[in-house]
This record gives sequence, C-alpha cells and structure tokens, in this order.
Amino acid sequence: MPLPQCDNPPTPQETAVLRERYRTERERRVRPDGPRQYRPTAAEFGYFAADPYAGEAPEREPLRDVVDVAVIGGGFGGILAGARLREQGVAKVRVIDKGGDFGGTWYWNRYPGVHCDIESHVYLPLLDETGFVPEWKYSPGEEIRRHAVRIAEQFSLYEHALFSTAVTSLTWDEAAQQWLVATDRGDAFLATYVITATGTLSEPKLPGIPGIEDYRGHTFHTSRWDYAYTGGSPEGGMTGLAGKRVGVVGTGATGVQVIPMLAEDAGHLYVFQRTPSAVDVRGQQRMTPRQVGADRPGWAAERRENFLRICSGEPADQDLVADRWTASAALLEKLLPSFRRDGEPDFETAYEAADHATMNTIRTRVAAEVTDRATAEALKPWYRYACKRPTFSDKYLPVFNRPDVTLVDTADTHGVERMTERGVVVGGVEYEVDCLVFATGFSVGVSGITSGQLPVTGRDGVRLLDELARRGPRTLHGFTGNGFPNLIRMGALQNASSVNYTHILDEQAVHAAALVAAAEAEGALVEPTPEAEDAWIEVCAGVPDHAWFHAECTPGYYNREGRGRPNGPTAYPHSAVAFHELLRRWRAESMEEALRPKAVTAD
Ligand SMILES: NC(=O)C1=CN([C@@H]2O[C@H](COP(=O)(O)OP(=O)(O)OC[C@H]3O[C@@H](n4cnc5c(N)ncnc54)[C@H](OP(=O)(O)O)[C@@H]3O)[C@@H](O)[C@H]2O)C=CC1
Repeated sequence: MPLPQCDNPPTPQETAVLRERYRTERERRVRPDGPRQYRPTAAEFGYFAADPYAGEAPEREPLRDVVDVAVIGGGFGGILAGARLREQGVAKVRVIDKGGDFGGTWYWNRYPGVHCDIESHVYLPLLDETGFVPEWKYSPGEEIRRHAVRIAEQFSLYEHALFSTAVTSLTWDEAAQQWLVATDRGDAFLATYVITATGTLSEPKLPGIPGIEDYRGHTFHTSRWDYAYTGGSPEGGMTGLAGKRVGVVGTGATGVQVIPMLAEDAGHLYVFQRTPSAVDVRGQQRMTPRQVGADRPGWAAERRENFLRICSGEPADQDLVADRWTASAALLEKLLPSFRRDGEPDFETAYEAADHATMNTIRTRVAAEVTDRATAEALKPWYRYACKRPTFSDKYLPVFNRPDVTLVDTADTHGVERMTERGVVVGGVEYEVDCLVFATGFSVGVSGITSGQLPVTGRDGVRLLDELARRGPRTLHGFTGNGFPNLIRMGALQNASSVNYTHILDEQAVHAAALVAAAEAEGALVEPTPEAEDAWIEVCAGVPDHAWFHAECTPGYYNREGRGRPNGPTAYPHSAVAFHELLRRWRAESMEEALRPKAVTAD
C-alpha cells in the first residue's frame, strides 16, 4: 500500500496496516530483561565514567563554612538558578558539580559533531541578558558550553563553586534551620537553602552485552570522548582513526550526530543498530542578528515563548523558528478540524493521523537518500513519532552510501549478541574492530535526591526516599515539600515539560529564586503545608492517561524499555505555557502558602 505524505493523512485501512507493522517491529526488540539489560557505569565500569576533560582534581581543604544557597548541579539548571538568585541579590551561592567546570551535559558531551538540534536562539538561555547572538541556527556543543561559562562569569558564580565534587548527603539541622551539605571531598558546610538541579540523563550506561569485559581493543562512551586516542576535536580531523576499523553501538540522537564524523575519519566504520532513529531534516544555516530580530530588546524571550507555544499546541500568531519541530506540531493543529467525534474535536485520532503522516515522510526520505534497498529498509523507523526522541540530520543517511561504512542490523538478536577479544558478534558473524564507541545513552533516575545516591534527611530525621516509598511523590508545583524546608527541586516531577528544556529550567530558576527572596524578606522557611501538597497532587492526578501510548511504543528509555510509564500524579497535566502562567499568578497572589515561620516544627 502506498504511504501517504504529510498533507495526505492515512486512511483508516492504512492506519490499521501501520499499527500492525509497529506492533511486529516492537516485538522484535522487546527484551524480557527490560531496563536490567543495561549496566550503569558507576560501579563495575567506573573507568568509562571518569572525567577525561578535568585532569587530576586539585587538592583542597574540606569546607566547613556557611552559604546562602547550595545549588547541586552545574548544568543549565544550576547555572540558571545561580543567575536568577544573583538577580534577586542573594550573595553567597555555591554551585557544586561532579564535572570540572560549568556546562552539565555540554561539559560531558564533546563528541565529534556534537550540536544542539533545537534552535540555538531559543535553546541558549539568557541571550537577552548576556547580549550573545549565536551565529548558527543549531549551535555546536562547544559554543553552548562556552555560553554556560559566560553566564557563570557574568553572574559571578565561580567565586564559591565546587567542581569535581559530588554531594553525598543533605541533612536538615533544625537548631541551625539550615541544611548540612556533605560531599565526597570531605566537605560539611551549612546552606540556608538547597536547590537541586541534577538533571536526568547524566550517568552514562553500557549494554550488558555478554563478553563486554573480554574486548581488548580501545573503547569508550560518547560522553567521555577519548581525543587522546582519536585525535582531532568536535569539528573532526580524527587522524588517530586513519586506517582503523571502528565500531559504534547505538543510533539515537548522539549516534546520528557522531556517525557521519566517524565515517569521515575511520578506515572502515561498522554501525551496530538495533532501532533506527527517525531522522528528520535539519536545515543548518547561518543566521544574522537581524534575521532573528536581535536588534530589539527582549527578542530572545519572545522567540522562545513562540517556540514553546507552537510545540505545546497553543495559539501563536506566527512561527518564528520555522523548523521541523514546529512543523510537526503545526501539522496536528492543521489536521485537528478534520477529525471530530460526537461533534467534538477528536484529538487522539488527529494525533495518530499527524503522527503517521510525519513518520511516512521520514521513511520516504530514507528511501530517497540511501541507494542500497536492503540498507534503506533497515534504516526505516517503524514506530510512532513520540515513542523515541526525534533526530535531525542532513548528513546521517547519505553516510550509508559510502563503501567504507557497513550497517549491521541487530534487531533480530535484540541488540549486539556478544563481544569477543577482537570485536562484536551479531547473527553469528564476528566483526573485528580496533576501537568500539558506545553511543548507548544514559541511565534515567540514578542520580539526584530520589535515587538513593544522594540521601536527604529532613525534619525529625524523616528520609525523603522513605516518604516517597510510603506516600508517593508529594510536592507543591514540583518544587517544595512538607518536612523538607528550604529544599527546592528543579526537574520534571509534578512540574511541566517541553522539548526546549532550557526554557523550562529558566522558568523553574525564576520561581526558585523568587521563593528564596520571599522567604528572606519574611524571615520565613520555604515549606508548603500538607494541604497545599494535597491540592497540587489533585491537579497532577488529572494527567491524561498516556499509559496505553507508551506501552505500545518500541522500547527505549522513554517507556522503561517497553514496560510503559508508571501512572500517577507525576506531571502537570496541561501545557508548559499554562503552567508558567499559573506560577506567575501564584507568585503574585499566594506565595505565602509556601512559607512558614521559622522555628515552628511540623507536628
Ligand atoms: N539536543 C540534542 O541535540 C541532543 C540531545 N540528546 C539527548 O540525549 C538523549 C540520549 O541520546 P543518546 O545518547 O543517543 O542515547 P539513547 O538512549 O537515545 O540511544 C542509545 C542507543 O544505543 C542503542 N543500544 C543500546 N543497547 C544496545 C545493544 N545492546 N545493542 C545495540 N544497540 C544498543 C539503542 O538502541 P534502541 O533504540 O534499540 O534501544 C539506541 O540506539 C536523547 O534522547 C536526547 O534527549 C542527545 C544528543 C543530541
């Protein structure tokens, strides 16, 4: 059956064919061990997680001082929290990070070809405040990392920052009305407030491939690129790979960026693929400040708000970014009026039609760009658009027309079968490689205060993890919790989300800094009442039930490797635009709900 294009949504018969194909492709990949197929690098493969950029951490005396705010995490979440706190006049802000500098994901991910696939003019935060205007529509990783450093410098965050340091526990000191912050460098200092900005995808993971420890060639993870071995830089020029047989496991958003660079420099490249990515058009281009309207004050805030509105399905007068993210979102809006049930707009059917049309366009692109038919077939993604992180590249697909690149499809063996001293085995065939790169992503939920890696003990010795196990997640707006005064969390839990996550983080940072400023002004603690938490949980319990959608998706970290997502009050049920409006109103009208007088204990 011919596949319909974007402007031609599928008929019910075509939809039925696609659903069946998606089901069978999913079955090829689901594994009984689910998330347990992976090994976090932290324990047995520690050398995979070592920091190749910082060198030896400098010796320093453990700290025993007092700060106003400890911010855990030096990625954009922590940097933005620091910047917004400084704007509120908070003096002593200490950002702590495991890495050797600010940057978070952009500190760690320096692999060749690293870019952001969200437009730089909406992704890079604080452009209005710093005056920086990116030159390219999609910034290279190093430019983003330098922007993180620029913000940290502008807002004087280096003065008290601690790098190559992991926070190991947080304990509320009732007498001091402060948090005791302990680290793996022997620090034990007090902080009046703690803001956690630990991110979600920070711990590299490896597949538990049988024989992985037997491999004797060179190997590393993309988030710890070994330029000492490969030579070159994120721009390429990896002379160390000349004439070498290189393998790469993984074809997610990272693989799609790194594979064209490896193909350029390796003697021969073997790409071990389990699930093909949906690779959409990227359209990299130079953008003048005039083109993005950077001659007007507030241009960047306006642009990112416009992007958020379109991606959230909210009305917008115009599409300023006009890329494939906004095109996919706009297609749904375009199709919605044609789908009605009982006189009402039928969102779900329109959503599926838009999804199928987008994916058909993506599959048609594979057939147009890859000449060998069998290779093209293996590169076609058969799942719904939102099942996996969409990717964007104009270089990736043509790589498979090169004679020195081999695509090895591992779907039928549920991934790479095993490894030997010399290389990788798939379908009984051994592929000998001199170097094997793992582009296999990151463990979800293994760091931060809900993971066990960073124990938090609140008032009356109550442990956050015990509370979580006993009562489920309880917060006000995702930020604060009863029994854990002056602890402000940034992240997705009971909060809003969207594809441009730095925008979400900035709104969170503004809110966190406002809470601190209000508590300082009132001489109070930031701590919601149990009743305020109950009311927020009720709001979050209105989350549309997407369990069926994720349960039907091809496996990946979005759906716990095929097991679906847990239901429950885990997120704000409406758009991020609505959430930001709600927070603004709440700050103006009822912020005192989250404050309580000092020295009053929760009994
Ligand atoms: N903004 C940006 O430009 C970028 C953002 N990112 C972010 O980082 C996230 C993580 O991306 P990424 O690092 O690519 O990690 P992912 O988790 O998305 O991808 C891991 C890859 O490894 C494959 N894999 C895992 N185990 C095996 C195995 N045993 N055999 C064969 N293949 C295997 C997976 O296959 P399978 O799919 O079958 O599980 C998948 O292709 C993205 O989703 C995105 O949010 C990353 C890069 C750029």
